[in-house]
Amino acid sequence: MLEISKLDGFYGNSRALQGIDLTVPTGTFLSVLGRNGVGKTTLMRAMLGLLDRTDGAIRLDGKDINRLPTHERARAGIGYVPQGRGILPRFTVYENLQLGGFARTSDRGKELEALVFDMFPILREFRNRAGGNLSGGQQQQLAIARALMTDPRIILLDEPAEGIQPNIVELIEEAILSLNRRFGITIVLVEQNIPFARRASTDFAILEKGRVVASGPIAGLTDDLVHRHMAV
Ligand SMILES: Nc1ncnc2c1ncn2[C@@H]1O[C@H](COP(=O)(O)OP(=O)(O)OP(=O)(O)O)[C@@H](O)[C@H]1O
Repeated sequence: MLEISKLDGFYGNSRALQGIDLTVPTGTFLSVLGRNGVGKTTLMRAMLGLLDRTDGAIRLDGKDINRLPTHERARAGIGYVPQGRGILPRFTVYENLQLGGFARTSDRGKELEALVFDMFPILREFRNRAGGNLSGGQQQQLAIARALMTDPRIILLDEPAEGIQPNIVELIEEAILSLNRRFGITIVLVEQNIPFARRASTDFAILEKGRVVASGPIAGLTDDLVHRHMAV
């Protein structure tokens, strides 16, 4: 269970997150929605300890992790697939995967390696290629696989379909779904694609100006809410 309470997040003096409260039970698939600039990426970065300053609490299975440095949050079980993917371009596919392994506390390395190659066969085929030579869709598969190599309990994904060819988007979406449904990994997804959010999620949260303005089970994500908070 991930519990965020009264979370404020700052860039310098600017309060980009304002009193966020969110409860994410284990196994939940939460889609975080909202227009550009409302704080979705900032919320992910706050959970990972990548902001200048945060106030409030972030509890993972009862333990407040909000004072832990980022690498310890990774070791506590939080995986991250950042916007833009964050692949190291000069490292091979295999080396990028191994980077995920540094944050792993379990001894499931070989098992996870087999799993990610099974899930994304292209990564096995291109294991010795430089990450920078992969297409956007292949890099996104690598970013998800790298997060999985940490053996996480939760994976945070920031707009994983952004800038990806439509035929690959479906593969990525199915992979994210299977992380949740097949492996029971809790998912927090920043997403613009409402049909996918509706199909995949158990829960949603809509942000506006750094606050949660609507949240709950996905069945409550009405067209009216979508129009009010997501239309341009
Ligand atoms: N590095 C930064 N320094 C200062 N302000 C920032 C920084 N990054 C984001 N902001 C501001 O924080 C607010 C929230 O931005 P954030 O990127 O979290 O929004 P978002 O909902 O993820 O949008 P997008 O969909 O465009 O990624 C915006 O007002 C933005 O201008």
